[in-house]
Amino acid sequence: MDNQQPEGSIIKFKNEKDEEELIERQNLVTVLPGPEGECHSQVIHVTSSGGTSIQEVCISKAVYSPLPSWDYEAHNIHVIVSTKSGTETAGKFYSQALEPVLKALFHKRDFSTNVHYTESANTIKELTTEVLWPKANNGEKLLVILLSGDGGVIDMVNAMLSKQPSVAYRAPKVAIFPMGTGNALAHSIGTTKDNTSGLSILARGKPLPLPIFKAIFSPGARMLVDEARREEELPKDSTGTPNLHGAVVCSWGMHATLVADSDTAEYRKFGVERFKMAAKEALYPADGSSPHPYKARVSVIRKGETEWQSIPRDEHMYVLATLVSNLEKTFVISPASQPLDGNLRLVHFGPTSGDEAMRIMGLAYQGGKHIDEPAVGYENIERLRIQFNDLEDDGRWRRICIDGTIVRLEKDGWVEVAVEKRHVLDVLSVANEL
Ligand SMILES: Nc1ncnc2c1ncn2[C@@H]1O[C@H](COP(=O)(O)OP(=O)(O)OP(=O)(O)O)[C@@H](O)[C@H]1O
Repeated sequence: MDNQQPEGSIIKFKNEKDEEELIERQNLVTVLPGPEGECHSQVIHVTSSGGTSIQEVCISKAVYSPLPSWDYEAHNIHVIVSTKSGTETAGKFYSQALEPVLKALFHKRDFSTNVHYTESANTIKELTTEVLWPKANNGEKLLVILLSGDGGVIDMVNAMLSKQPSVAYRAPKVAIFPMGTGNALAHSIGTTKDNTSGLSILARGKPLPLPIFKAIFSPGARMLVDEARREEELPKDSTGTPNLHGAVVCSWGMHATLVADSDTAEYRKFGVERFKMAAKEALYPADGSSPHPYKARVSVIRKGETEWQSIPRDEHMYVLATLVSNLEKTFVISPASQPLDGNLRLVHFGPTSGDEAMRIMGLAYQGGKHIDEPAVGYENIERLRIQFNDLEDDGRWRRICIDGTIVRLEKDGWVEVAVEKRHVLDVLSVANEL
């Protein structure tokens, strides 16, 4: 039996009992050569339809040519299970779906001691600094299998960038499994295009550099932590400037407000719905007033230019710069963004009614149609600067979101964002699929 129908939506093969099996291509993880001396290959696939339930993994023996893979076998593997991401399903996903696939992919190896479960909000940063960084800096080939939302990736990026690399530094490859709430990165690199939640990308994806941006802040900027009950100083770069790195989004206005207001244990129970719930609260204030007009000077350097240009208004509702296309599976904030293309794009619009803001954002759920609205600005930029100039008295309106981390600026504070040239991680994606 041959297997030469890889593009079809159904894959047919004969199993070891010579019975015909049909599986949907959407459910295919990979096809591995059989163990030595075996003429049958192993067809690894999932049985459930994706969605919110955790897939069951099946391995069928078949006469079927193995599929190409990247050289994952040459890598030292670390699995990180972020236990509190999203609705806390990462542990179950690991044991039910990922572990059987890893056992098939790495059948000759015992990697059990390299499985790390997060115990606090600092686990990923500490693990990166203490375990992953020294290996990467020595040039070891590392594969990090990360079961988390965007936060886990950002923690790794910031921990890696906080050190000066040696010439031997080799970027770890990261396979992202979307276990968070928004999972913007995973959705934007194609992880959820099939039903395997990242298993097919682990086996057959292509490692490409993860584009990142650097946000630098005025000296009084403080990170809000512990559900905004405390504030903390930001890390400082070699010039003493407070800074954070991100791979997804820098926003101010309505988006930052709804991310900040919904980052509580209470809201997190609602999964991705928490963003819509918080958006309604921000857009329809309880006293019946209009949504807040956010006041600051916003300037950009457009792609290919060198001069700063101000957005011609000092009141805004939505100001969001992003490196990715999707903030959620169906929320296409930047339809022109291609997986890992490294372009920073700005989406912005001015103050408007709650109904109109809901209508515009609703269009983002229709494949990114909001960018066709005359009221919405959408541009490819090199740099973004937001400067408060004492225009906002209440700190609530001076909150900036960097990939989910909330930073509150002082009254005359500012933030400036630009693409970072350094490259610290490679991510496996469907871009230029093998
Ligand atoms: N065991 C733990 N105890 C306390 N905090 C944890 C623990 N495990 C993970 N966390 C924290 O939970 C948060 C989960 O963030 P993550 O981005 O992975 O998921 P999310 O916020 O639900 O998704 P997204 O960012 O994609 O919307 C992080 O701040 C992480 O540090």
